[in-house]
Amino acid sequence: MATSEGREVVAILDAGAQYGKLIDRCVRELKVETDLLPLSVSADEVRAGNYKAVIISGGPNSVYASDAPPFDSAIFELGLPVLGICYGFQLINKTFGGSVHAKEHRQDGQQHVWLDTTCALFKGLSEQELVLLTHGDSIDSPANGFSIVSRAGSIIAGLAHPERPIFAVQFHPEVELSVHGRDMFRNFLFGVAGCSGLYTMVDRELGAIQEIQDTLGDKKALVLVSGGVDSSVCAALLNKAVGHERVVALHIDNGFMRLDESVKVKVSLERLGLPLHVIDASEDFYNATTEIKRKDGTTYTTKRLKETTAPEEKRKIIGDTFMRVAEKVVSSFNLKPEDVFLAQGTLRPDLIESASKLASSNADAIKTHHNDTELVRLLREQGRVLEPLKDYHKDEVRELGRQLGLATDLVMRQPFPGPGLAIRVLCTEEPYITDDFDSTNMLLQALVGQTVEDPKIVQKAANAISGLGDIGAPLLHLSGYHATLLPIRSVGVQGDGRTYSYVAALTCEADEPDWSILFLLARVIPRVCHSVNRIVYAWGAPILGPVRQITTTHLTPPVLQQLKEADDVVNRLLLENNLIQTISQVPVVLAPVDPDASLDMPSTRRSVAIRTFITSDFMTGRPVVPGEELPLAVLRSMVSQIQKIEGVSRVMYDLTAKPPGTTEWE
Ligand SMILES: Nc1ncnc2c1ncn2[C@@H]1O[C@H](COP(=O)(O)OP(=O)(O)OP(=O)(O)O)[C@@H](O)[C@H]1O
Repeated sequence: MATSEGREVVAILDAGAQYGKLIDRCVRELKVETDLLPLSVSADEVRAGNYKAVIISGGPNSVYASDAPPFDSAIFELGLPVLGICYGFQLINKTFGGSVHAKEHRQDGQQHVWLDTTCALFKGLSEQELVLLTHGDSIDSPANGFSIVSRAGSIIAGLAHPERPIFAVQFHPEVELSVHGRDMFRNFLFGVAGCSGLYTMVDRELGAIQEIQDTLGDKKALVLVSGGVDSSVCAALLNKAVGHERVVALHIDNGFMRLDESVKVKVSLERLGLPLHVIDASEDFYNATTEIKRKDGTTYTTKRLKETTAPEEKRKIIGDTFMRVAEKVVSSFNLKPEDVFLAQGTLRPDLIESASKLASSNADAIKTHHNDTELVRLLREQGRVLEPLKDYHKDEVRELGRQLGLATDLVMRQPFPGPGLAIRVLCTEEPYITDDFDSTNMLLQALVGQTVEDPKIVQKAANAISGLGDIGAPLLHLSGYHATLLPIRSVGVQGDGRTYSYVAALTCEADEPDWSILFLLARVIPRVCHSVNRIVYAWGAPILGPVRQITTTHLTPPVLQQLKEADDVVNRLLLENNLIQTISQVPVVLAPVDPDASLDMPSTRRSVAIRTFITSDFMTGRPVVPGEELPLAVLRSMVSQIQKIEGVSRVMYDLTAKPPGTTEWE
């Protein structure tokens, strides 16, 4: 544990909550440094750390469980300001003699709470504030000497000690759903703990540069730059720290980058004086094959990537080819292992995830899947890995990147999968049509109020809608909507696994659909049509279906070009309208289907799906409702620009939550 001599550091004791990372980010955004420590840390260690305050996070356990994590209550006797959140709230209450009981039903959701605005924690806030409450335990009686400073209905939601700087809240001020949570942290850090916000980006940059210089001594740094934010910022920082003569920056263009991405990253780094070696390996990738092991232990050689359609084979070929190409490129630089350090853009959340026990340096496991060449392996084995961004969250890396002078569209780029656009082209040679294609198609039609002959199917649809209760009412007399199954499949989540199932398309006779109806249908359809896991809205005239043919699609340069252009339209508009951070991710997907093709003429056109996704944990999430986080005018502009791209049939909007759909389509 670092001592905080001359620094201003708050200790966050991690009780295991998935929101722990967010507390860390909130405090750091207020320019106060943090150390993440295990809940079991001793009072002596906390004293030695010279912290300004202690925050105890939420956690999945009950403080009364026999396996509740150990905690040294002498921490409360150090005289430090303490803020307990959720589990921390109950821990404080229990330690000081209050009682907690398990409630029959969990309480999860955003709700209004009453706040005592004379309490230092809530200074400047309103008496009623919207916060996120998630908990199964609840406090019956407050701890001795503590005052109740917040309530959620009849539930005690906040406690404070009148004389000692100890505060506890049941809700989660660290999440965005707690609208003024940030102000509570500000009150705690600056008003109660006396912090002054010394942890500025400029100071941090100087600290990181010093660390790079100390670690490297007179050695060189090798950095593989993907075109993403992290490795680009890492390269720019190294360049500033030790100069371009001592940084070897390599980028491999695999053919699946975004439009002009490789050129943009090269130009942006070169503007800072760092030459980026760009290796165009796209032909190697398109033509690559690999060996795949079957379950029975035998192996087979795949077709070439540009002839392959199976998603797993595509991924494997790309991963293996990357290693082969990287090996060749790295060795062509003749770097002596003893003269080099490997630099990578590992971030703080990566570290917290891999070692939430102690956010020490253990990120190797995370990045090993990529850039696994002999030299890289050797450097890792010898511990010659430099991770200058290990103290940064994503937003902070973006800020640092801007400060270092990287181009805005580069530092604002959204997360992008390793195999790039290759997994956003659904490849196929034949339609996906199973035995239940026609019956599922009819059920879909019945759900949107179209006339269907089969009374059993009509009944099934009616039952599903009535199962929604009151919220299903708008679907009872629906008219003007159409639904059709598409003969393609995309990946979705089912139970603990992933499965490939149909995509269903909704269309509407009116120019502008009622988005609330579409989202309602997207909820009900996968519940009744078990072989559908993704629902899209398709702009344009109603698709009367059934659609039974696909457009043969492989990973070839013209196909990729189509997707690159569509992806570029979406990303450009997101950037121009400041939506990159509001919406977590927006994969743009090329679907091998032209719903308007006539049955006897094979089509060469494909559809483009816009998949918006909002999530804080990346495990579950929801699409954006147009008109809310994504203004309708921006969306219309995306659609009209994509429609102009050559070979594009329909533009579609993915309406599926996760589960049942995943973020990506394959
Ligand atoms: N095309 C590429 N050329 C060079 N290096 C690459 C390439 N793709 C990946 N890498 C290297 O592998 C690392 C891990 O790849 P991954 O796609 O998981 O990136 P990441 O963790 O999202 O980081 P970034 O934001 O830099 O892309 C990258 O940080 C980079 O060092």
